[in-house]
Amino acid sequence: MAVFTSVSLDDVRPWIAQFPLGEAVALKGIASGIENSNFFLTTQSGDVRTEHVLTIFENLGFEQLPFYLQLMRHLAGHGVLVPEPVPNHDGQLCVPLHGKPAAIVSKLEGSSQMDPQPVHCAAVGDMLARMHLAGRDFPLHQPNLRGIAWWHETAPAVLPHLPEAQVQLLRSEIHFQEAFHGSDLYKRLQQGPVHADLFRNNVMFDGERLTGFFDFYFAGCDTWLFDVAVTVNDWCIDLDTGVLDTARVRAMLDAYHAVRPFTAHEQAGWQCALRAGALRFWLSRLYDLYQPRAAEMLTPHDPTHFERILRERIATPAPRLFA
Ligand SMILES: Nc1ncnc2c1ncn2[C@@H]1O[C@H](COP(=O)(O)OP(=O)(O)OP(=O)(O)O)[C@@H](O)[C@H]1O
Ligand SMILES: N[C@@H](CCO)C(=O)O
Repeated sequence: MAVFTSVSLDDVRPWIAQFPLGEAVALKGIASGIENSNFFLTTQSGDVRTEHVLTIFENLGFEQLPFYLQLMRHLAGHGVLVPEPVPNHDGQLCVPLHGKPAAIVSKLEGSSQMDPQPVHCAAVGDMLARMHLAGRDFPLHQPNLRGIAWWHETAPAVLPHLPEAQVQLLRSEIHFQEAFHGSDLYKRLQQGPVHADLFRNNVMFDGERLTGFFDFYFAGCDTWLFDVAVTVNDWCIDLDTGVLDTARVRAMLDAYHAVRPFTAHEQAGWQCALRAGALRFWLSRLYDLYQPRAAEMLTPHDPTHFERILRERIATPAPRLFA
């Protein structure tokens, strides 16, 4: 379950008065997710009923949320399909509820596509490129908080738990990424706001129609290529082996390239980015496994999945980004 903070309809009725949404008429906790407390919230204004998602942030503070919520607002305003935060009468996107930061965003139709086909991967690649382009004039800046600085400071916390073969891999891969991130090539890669966690469970589809990207709470500024790598490493693989599936990779990359053409520098950095995307989630999953949150920790995600993907990306030449 993922309702860490209990909220009743009676709690929400007076609270909702600060939003231009009318009356709260239904509230239902959402079972999935492991970071925040999420609820489907139905409001009624006159005869019109509207569905929203109410999120209470369990681990993010008021000072951190403007970047994420303003980014979603900016992207929605530029035609990217993402949940749109609803401002209250004072223009605030994030306000306290039971002492914790809370926000209301529009509800996306559909459900996650956990068995994606090339048609779904093409839709994700297309929207991802649109999102990168739309983020170019977003005025706020925050680094990717799960980027290389975090890898560097987090590795010592997990290394003592690992057998020698994994110690070697983690150390050598961080070393490899430090060299890549310090290279002239890296400086030539285009950067901007990225989602940085665009897994299958963070995209909604209604059949083959993509209805939106959500869960922007790992977003930050990084290379666009890193975002593509994270996305390909989840959407375009055989889940048992981590091996890339050519049809899904081509569908995603070709659709992205048609909207925002990849550069020759990005082609040169592509394998490094795929390795970075695998390292990021191997490390965060190891960290979650060995340093669990004190409170309602759910079953952590399996780190070996991303260790397998990382070894595969090191061993196998990357597919071309474009012909
Ligand atoms: N804007 C939205 N529209 C429709 N459904 C949503 C929306 N936001 C969240 N949901 C639903 O709530 C569920 C949990 O949301 P989310 O994945 O953001 O949880 P979390 O705990 O914040 O994150 P994590 O994915 O890290 O566990 C989603 O799987 C989805 O079903
Ligand atoms: N997508 C992450 C979870 C955090 O959203 C993972 O699979 O490890």
